[in-house]
Amino acid sequence: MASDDPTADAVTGPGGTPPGPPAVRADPIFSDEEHPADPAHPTGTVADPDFSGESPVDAREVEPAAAPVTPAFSGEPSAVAEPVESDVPAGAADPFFAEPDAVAEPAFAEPGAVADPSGVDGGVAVPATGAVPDPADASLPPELAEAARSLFGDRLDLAAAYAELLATEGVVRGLIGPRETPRLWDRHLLNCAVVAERIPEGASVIDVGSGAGLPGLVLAIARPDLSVTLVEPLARRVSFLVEAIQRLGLTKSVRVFRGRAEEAAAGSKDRDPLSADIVTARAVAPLDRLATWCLPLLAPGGRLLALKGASAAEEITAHAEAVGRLGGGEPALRQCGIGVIEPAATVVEVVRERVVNQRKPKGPKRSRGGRRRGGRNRDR
Ligand SMILES: C[S@@+](CC[C@H](N)C(=O)[O-])C[C@H]1O[C@@H](n2cnc3c(N)ncnc32)[C@H](O)[C@@H]1O
Repeated sequence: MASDDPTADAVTGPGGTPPGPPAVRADPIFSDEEHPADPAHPTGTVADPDFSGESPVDAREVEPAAAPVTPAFSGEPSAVAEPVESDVPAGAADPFFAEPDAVAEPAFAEPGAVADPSGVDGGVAVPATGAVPDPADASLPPELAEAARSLFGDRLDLAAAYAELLATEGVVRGLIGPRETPRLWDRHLLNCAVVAERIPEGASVIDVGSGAGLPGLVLAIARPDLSVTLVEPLARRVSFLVEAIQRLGLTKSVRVFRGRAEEAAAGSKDRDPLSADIVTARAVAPLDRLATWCLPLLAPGGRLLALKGASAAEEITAHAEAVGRLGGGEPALRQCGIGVIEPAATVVEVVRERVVNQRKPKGPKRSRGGRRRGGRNRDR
């Protein structure tokens, strides 16, 4: 296992670790006590020891579970393309790219307003607690102000506007747990922003499984030089992302691909496969599954940056071989934000060294009559 030396080959860029601000205390991210249901998990349950519990957000997971990994390297639609939800965001011109400009009016309610208590996906609803979110919950704690300033610079106001969206619409729409709002800055914004130090100037970035925009939107805020594509299959989250991008004025540097990473990498007859210099992912899947999904999205030599919790070293031990088989180099443990946040964020970094053609998984065997062997109940 590679050891981490964050200074050895740190990538330069405007988001690089700024010199010398005193470290500030941030709660450990991805604490093991929180395992909300996660659609990334094939069973839809949270009792997956492999998944390492990295799901700090998403208070009210009501969507069906996503299907298991289906590498989609043919041009045909993935077998799992029934993602999760069937609608596309209102006004989206393209079934894949949910262009912010295509949303005529931002649908966000004004802060504090609760327009529709129906809880319908994508609509404005009261949070599960019934509490009306208070934008003040998103205020930057004074003890984190210096770190936030050093990470966001003159875009700190934009970061604050995003924090407010998370604390209001994010909570109302069930994307952020109400308990998360007091720790939005340390656990989410700052922890994600420090990853910018691993991203070179002007890079293209694909954030797989963005959820409410973490870390992709945070990186786009901290680093206006980046071109960011947020990949997210769930319609409710896509709607939030599209509206947030528009509200924050990030339409030139950020776009949303509605679909799974496998679909993004596969392309189709109407769309080239997506590819980027850097792929990020936080709280999406264990390392072997992430490598299956994310390495195909990287140009050769590009890097996967997977934000991980305390399980990072174990995941490397468990999955390094699988990562190698998929064309990845030796996974390296990186600490980001040393001297800026405390504790630093843990990132597993994998270079795409070789292009490996992943085989499409075989479908169920069929008899000559076209019926599946083993009867109908087999798949249930
Ligand atoms: C626990 S959430 C994490 C969201 C966000 N990254 C964060 O840290 O708050 C996992 C996200 O991954 C998405 N996801 C699951 N499988 C995916 C796949 N194959 N491709 C892209 N996104 C996926 C889910 O829809 C969900 O939004």
